Amino acid sequence: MTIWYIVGGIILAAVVLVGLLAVNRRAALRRAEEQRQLRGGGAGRDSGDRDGGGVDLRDRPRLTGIDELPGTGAGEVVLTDEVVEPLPLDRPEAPESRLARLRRRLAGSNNALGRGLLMLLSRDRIDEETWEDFEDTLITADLGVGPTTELVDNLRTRFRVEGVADPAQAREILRSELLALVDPTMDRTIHADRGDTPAVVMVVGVNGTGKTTTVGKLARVLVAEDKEVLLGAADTFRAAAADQLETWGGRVGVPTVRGAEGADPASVAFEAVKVGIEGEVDVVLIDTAGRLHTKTGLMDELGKVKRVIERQAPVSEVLLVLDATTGQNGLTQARIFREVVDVTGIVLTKLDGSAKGGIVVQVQRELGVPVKLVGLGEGVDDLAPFDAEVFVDALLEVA
Ligand SMILES: Nc1nc2c(ncn2[C@@H]2O[C@H](COP(=O)(O)OP(=O)(O)OP(=O)(O)O)[C@@H](O)[C@H]2O)c(=O)[nH]1
Repeated sequence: MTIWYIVGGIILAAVVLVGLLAVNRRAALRRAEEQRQLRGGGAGRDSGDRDGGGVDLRDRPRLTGIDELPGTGAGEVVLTDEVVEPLPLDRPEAPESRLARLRRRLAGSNNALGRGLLMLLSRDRIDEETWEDFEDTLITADLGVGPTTELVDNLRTRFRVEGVADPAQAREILRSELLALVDPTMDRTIHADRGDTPAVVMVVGVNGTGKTTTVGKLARVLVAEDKEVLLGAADTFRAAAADQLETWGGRVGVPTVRGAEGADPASVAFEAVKVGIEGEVDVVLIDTAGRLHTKTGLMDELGKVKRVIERQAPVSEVLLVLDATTGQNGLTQARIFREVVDVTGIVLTKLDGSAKGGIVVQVQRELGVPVKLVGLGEGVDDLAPFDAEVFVDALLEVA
C-alpha cells in the first residue's frame, strides 16, 4: 500500500512540474510577443528572408519600430526560451530644460569668446593694445573678420560716446551688441507641423558631422512635443547608420523605414514619406549619407533625393549639420550645400568641444540662414534649440 502512495506521489509531482514548465514557456512566449509588438512586429534584420507574405525586405525599404504603419509587412516573430522583458521607452527631456542645460554647458566651457569678453571687462583702462588683443581673441573664436570689426567698432564708439564708467555698464553694452550680432529676430523654429501631408525634414552634411545623431536627438525633441515621428534611413552608404538610427528611434517608440545597403537613397526617402503619408504621422525625418561637398556626383544625388521627396510632399526643412570644431571648412561646406538643397537651418554640433562659439555668428552671416539647433555632447538629450539670448548670456557668464 505504502509503495502505491510513493508511486502516486511521484506521478503527482511530475504532473505539477510539467505544468509549471508549460506555464513558464507560455509566459516566455507572451513576453516575447509583447516585446515584438513593442518593437514593431519584430521585423528584425533577417526576418525579411523568412517573411512569406510581406514586403521583400532585401529589395524594398522596410519599416522597423513600434507602430506598424501601412505599406510594410511585419516580419515573423522569433521566439526563444529566454525570458525577455519589454524595453521601457525613454522619456526624452523637455525642450525648456534643454535650454537651461545649453546655458550651463556654454557657461561652463572653456570658451575663447567668453575669455575675450572677460579681458575687455576686467581692465581698468581700455587702451589701444587691449582693443587689439580683444580683436585677435574674437577672430580666434571663429567670429570672422567682418563681424569682429563690426563689434569692435560699435563697442569703441559706444564706450566713448556713453562714457562707460563701470563694468556693469560695459557688460550691458556688450550684451546688446553681441545680441545684435547673433540676431534674435531670426526665425529659429523647426518647421515640423504637418499640413495636408507630414512635415518632411531632411538632414544633410559632410561625413561625421553628426547627422545620424542629430536625427535621433531631434526625434526625441519632437516626441517630447507629442509629435508622431517617422524616421527614414536614406544613408544607405553606411549600413551602421541605419542600425544607429533604428536604435535611436526604438528608444522613443519611433519607427524607421530603411533600405538594403547600397540601395538608392532617393527610393528609401520616397518610401519613408509614402509610409508617413499613409500612416498620417506629423513629421518624417530623413537622414542622408555624409558626402564631401567637393564631390559633384554625390551632391547631385542629394538634389535628387529632395526632388523625389517633393513628388509626394513639400520638404519643410533642410537642416545642414556642421561640426563647430571645423571652423572655416564648415563655412565652405555650408556655401556649397546651400546651392544644392536650399538649406533652411543650421545644426551646429560639437559646440561642447569647440570653445569657439563665434562660428554661430559667422555661419549665419555667410548663409543668411539661422542656427536652429546646437549639439552639446554625445548624450541622448544633448541637442538644444538655439536661443540668441541664452547663448549671449551664457557667454557673458564666463566673463
Ligand atoms: N561631443 C559631441 N559629439 C557629437 C555631437 N554630435 C554628434 N557627436 C558625435 O560625432 C560622431 C559622429 O556622429 P554621426 O551622427 O555618426 O555622424 P554622421 O554625420 O551621421 O556620420 P556619417 O554617416 O559618417 O556621415 C559620433 O561619435 C557622435 O556621438 C555633439 O554635439 N557633441
